[in-house]
Amino acid sequence: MTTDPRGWQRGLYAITDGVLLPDDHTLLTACDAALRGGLALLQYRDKSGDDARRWRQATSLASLCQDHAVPLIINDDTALALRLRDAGFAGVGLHLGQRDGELAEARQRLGVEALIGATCHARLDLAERAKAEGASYVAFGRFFASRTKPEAPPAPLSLLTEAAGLGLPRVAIGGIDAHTATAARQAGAELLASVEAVFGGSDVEARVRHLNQQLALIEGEHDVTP
Ligand SMILES: Cc1ncc(COP(=O)(O)OP(=O)(O)O)c(N)n1
Ligand SMILES: Cc1nc(C(=O)O)sc1CCOP(=O)(O)O
Ligand SMILES: [Mg+2]
Repeated sequence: MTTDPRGWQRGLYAITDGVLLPDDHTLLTACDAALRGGLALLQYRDKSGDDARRWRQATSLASLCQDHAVPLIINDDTALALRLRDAGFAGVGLHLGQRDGELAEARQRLGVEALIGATCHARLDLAERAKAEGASYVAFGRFFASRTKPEAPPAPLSLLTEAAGLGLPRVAIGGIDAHTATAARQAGAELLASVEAVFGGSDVEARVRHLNQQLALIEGEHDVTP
C-alpha cells in the first residue's frame, strides 16, 4: 500500500496487459503483488474484445483494488466502468484515448467523483480540452521506447514541464522504468505509468518496490513502506 498522503495523485500507475498477463490467475496474482508493492493507480487494459472475460476480470480486479483502497481505472470502456459502479464497486474510474468516446459524456454518466483520465499524446491543446471536459488527470507520451506499444507517437519530456500550468496531475507513459522514471519525474510528471516495468517479469512486488524506491530517491523522501 502506498503511504503517500496525496493518494492517487502521485506515484506509480500500473497498467495491465493481455500478452504479459494472459489468463485470470496470472492477472490477479500479478495485480495483487503490484498492489502489495504500492500503487497509486491500477488500470485494466484489455484488448481481447471478449465481453465475458472482461467482466469477469474487471470484477475480480475491482474487488482486489477495493481491498487495497486503490482506484481501478478501466481503459477505453465507459459502459464497463458504469456497470462496475452500478454493481456496487467503489473507486472505479475510466481512461479514454482520443478515439474512445466523449470525455464530457463519460463525466456526465459517471458523476463528479469518478476519476477520468485522458490520453493527450504530445499536445497541450488536447490536455486543455480534456480539462475543460472534466478530466481528473492528463496523460502524455510516449516518452521512451516501448515494447508494449511501439507505434505510440513520441513526445518530448519538456511537454511535462509546459503542462504544469494546467493544474491537473500529469501522467508520463511509454517506456517508463526504474531508469527513465527519474527524467519523467524531474520533468514534472506526478504519475508514472508503466506496463512492462511492472508486469514484464517475475516477482512483481519486488519490481514495484524497486520502482517506488527510485521515485522516493528522486524526491529525497524516505521509503516508509514496511
Ligand atoms: C495512463 C494512460 N495513458 C495513455 C494511455 C493510452 O490510451 P489510448 O491512446 O487510448 O491507447 P490504448 O491504451 O487504448 O491502446 C493509457 N491507456 N493509459
Ligand atoms: C498503452 C500505452 N499508451 C502509450 C501512449 O503513448 O499513449 S505508451 C503505452 C504502452 C506503455 O507500456 P510500457 O510501459 O511497457 O512502455
Ligand atoms: Mg484507448
